[in-house]
Amino acid sequence: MTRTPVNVTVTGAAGQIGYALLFRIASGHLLGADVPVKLRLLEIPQGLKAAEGTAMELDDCAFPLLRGIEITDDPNVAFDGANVALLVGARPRTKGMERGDLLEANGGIFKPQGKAINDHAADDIKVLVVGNPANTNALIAQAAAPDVPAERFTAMTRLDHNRAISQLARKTGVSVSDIKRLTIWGNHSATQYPDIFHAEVAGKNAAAVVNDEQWLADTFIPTVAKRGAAIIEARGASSAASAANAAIDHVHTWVNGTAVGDWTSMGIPSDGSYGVPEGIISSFPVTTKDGKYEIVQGLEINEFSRARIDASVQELVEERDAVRGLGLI
Ligand SMILES: NC(=O)C1=CN([C@@H]2O[C@H](COP(=O)(O)OP(=O)(O)OC[C@H]3O[C@@H](n4cnc5c(N)ncnc54)[C@H](O)[C@@H]3O)[C@@H](O)[C@H]2O)C=CC1
Ligand SMILES: O=C([O-])CC(=O)C(=O)O
Repeated sequence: MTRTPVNVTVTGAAGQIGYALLFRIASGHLLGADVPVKLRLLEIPQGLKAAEGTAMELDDCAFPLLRGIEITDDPNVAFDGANVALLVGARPRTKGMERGDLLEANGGIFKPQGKAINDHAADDIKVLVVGNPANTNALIAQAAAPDVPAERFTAMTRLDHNRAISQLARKTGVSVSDIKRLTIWGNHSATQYPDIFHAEVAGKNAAAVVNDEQWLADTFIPTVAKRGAAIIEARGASSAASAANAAIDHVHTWVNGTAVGDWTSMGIPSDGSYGVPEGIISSFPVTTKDGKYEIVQGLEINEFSRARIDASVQELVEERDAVRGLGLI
């Protein structure tokens, strides 16, 4: 049986995450080893030539699942018929730039892209925003796409989730596959809260196994939350391969489902669960099935967690209010 190819749009395709991401999409890691894909690469005019170079390399891999590559600087073309959109390209913070300037510059990118998705994407479009500030960029894009169900706009906290799993596995001496039910709450920023109180280490409660609140507060949480900055310091460039890997994981899990007894973390529009104001794009524990996700309900939130969730959510509320003040949503 021949399957219709899935149209996957990647913005910022010529950037460093793009370079790590495209080959894995084309080789079947995003959607599955039996799902053909067509790639649409969106870049700004200055990035088109480099994107063409990457497309030449994709050709040279002779990936059996890759059924076409189109390169454009026009969002209306890039999102036409898109089933999956990975919004990676963003305006980085440069020296002297205030947060408001950063949000405004990114509004200039994510608002038109949201509108183009609204007007041209396929009915089943799924959007992952990677470009920072990812949660609020996702909110801007979502607000510009009133005809697309809001829940199709998500922001990436899977890299934080994976980082936290790795740190916890190392601390407890187990393999990463023995860690389950970890949660990242809030914003993809230094205020995020990696929560191990409901997590499991080889079937046992992780907080009980660790039994060290000082390690949690002074080592684990800051290590995970500041890992991006530590990578920039060490590598001289921000996380790229691990970010691309997390983007693959996020979409693969969304489309193909979480394992029984486990969950993942995704930045999604809040429905008001756990006291997170409705509408802001915040990270939650979610299960996925048949291409849909649901927030894990009924978790008891202790005082330690409550304060940290609230702090990160407060930052998201401030970012939302700032972009509202700028007329971006
Ligand atoms: N959510 C997360 O966990 C993570 C997010 N990031 C963020 O991902 C973003 C991309 O990172 P890199 O690939 O390392 O950056 P990069 O600077 O190497 O590449 C960004 C690319 O986006 C392009 N671009 C800029 N504006 C665009 C537009 N309007 N349309 C299409 N393309 C556009 C640029 O030309 C450039 O090629 C950054 O915002 C970074 O902060 C990075 C790591 C983790
Ligand atoms: O700050 C950045 O660009 C990198 C980032 O988000 C991360 O590594 O988590």
